[in-house]
Formats: sequence, C-alpha cells, structure tokens
Amino acid sequence: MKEEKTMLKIITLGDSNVGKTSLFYHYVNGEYRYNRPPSIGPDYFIKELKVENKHVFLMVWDTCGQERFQAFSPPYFRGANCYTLCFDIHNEESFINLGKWMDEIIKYCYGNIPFVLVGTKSDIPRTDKSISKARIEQWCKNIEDQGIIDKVHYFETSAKLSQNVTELYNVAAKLALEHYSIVKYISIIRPIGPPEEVKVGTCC
Ligand SMILES: Nc1nc2c(ncn2[C@@H]2O[C@H](COP(=O)(O)OP(=O)(O)OP(=O)(O)O)[C@@H](O)[C@H]2O)c(=O)[nH]1
Repeated sequence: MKEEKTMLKIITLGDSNVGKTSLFYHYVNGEYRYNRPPSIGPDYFIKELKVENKHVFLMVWDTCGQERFQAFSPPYFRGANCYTLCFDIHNEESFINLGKWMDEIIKYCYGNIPFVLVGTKSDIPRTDKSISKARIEQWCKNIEDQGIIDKVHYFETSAKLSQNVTELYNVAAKLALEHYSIVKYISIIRPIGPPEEVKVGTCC
C-alpha cells in the first residue's frame, strides 16, 4: 500500500532582528548568511524527512517581525501544526514581547499549543543586560502553570555557529506531527462538524 504523505506546517515568529531568517536560512542551506537584507514578507520552504518513522513534508514559514507584517498576519498564523517562537537572548524587548506573540498564537489554537521557544545568538557572551537562564525558566514555568502547554521545549541557538538549529527543528517537527494526528483524530470522530467552542479547522 502507498504510504500516506503528511504535510506539517511550522511557523517562525518573533520580533524583528532576533535572527529568525538566519535560523531558517541555516536550516535550509546549512550555513550562516552575513549581511542579509531584512525580510520584506513571509517566505517558506518544504523539506522531506522522516519523523518517528513517518514520511512527512515539513513546510517551514519564515515571517518578518515588523508591525506592518503583523497587521496582515492572520492568514499566516492559521493552520500551523507548530510554532517556533524566537527572541534574542541579549534583547530585553524581544523577550518581553514573547507575551504578545503568545497572544497571537492563542487566538488560532486550542488545547495544548504546540510551540518551541528559541533564544537566539547564543554565540555572543551573556552580559548583565542579557536574559538570564533563570528568567527564561520562570517564563516557561508560567506558561506551563497556565496550562498553555504541558512542557515548554527551549533551545538556545546560534545560526552563526550552527548550534542547536537542526535540533530545534527536529523537536518542532515531532510536536507538529503529534498535533497533526490529534487534529486528524478529532475531525474523524466529529465528522458532522465541531461544536462552536472547539473550532476545528480554524485553529493551528
Ligand atoms: N551573532 C549572531 N548574530 C546573528 C545570529 N543570527 C542572526 N544574527 C544577526 O542578527 C541580525 C538579524 O538577523 P535576521 O535573521 O535578519 O533577523 P530576523 O528576525 O529575520 O529579522 P526580520 O526579518 O526583520 O524579522 C543580522 O544582523 C544577523 O546577522 C546568530 O546566531 N549570532
């Protein structure tokens, strides 16, 4: 029998300049690109891989963190199986704005929200102004305590030094497959249409 092919959608989110495109570019091309112009719109690529012995197509979306993109972003938030939520570990504002990005994700999801938290630019040594590991752990714990997700998966990455880039996308792919299976299961057991509060099909 022909193996069923599964398309999983992963969306990269976070403030402008945190290094989203550099991560995305590194994952696609296996290298760091210096002097890249800022993103002017969303971009994506599709990669074929095996996740837990299942043949899947990973559709990874890069977005730009600018306000003008956020104003038009809802179509890109929808239909995701996992989000990679990025902040720069040396940029306080990008860490504080994680709450804003979470609010956006929550609008389009229900149940356990599949996301991976990514602290970027780990090749730059931490200073007093950087976000401490203790603060990041506290942020993860708050999210877990609110029941938004059972366990936050956190990676500190460097696109520049190739640290944790593949690892983060491997975990995102695994979470995306789990989410895909749950949504598929719900749509099978509720074929006539979901009750209003479940909103299958309009969420991630
Ligand atoms: N040291 C270091 N710098 C990085 C790393 N990743 C990205 N940068 C730098 O951070 C800046 C922003 O990187 P981008 O990948 O363009 O950031 P972005 O989040 O996609 O920005 P927008 O497209 O505006 O949303 C660039 O100058 C990169 O060279 C990293 O791992 N280490």
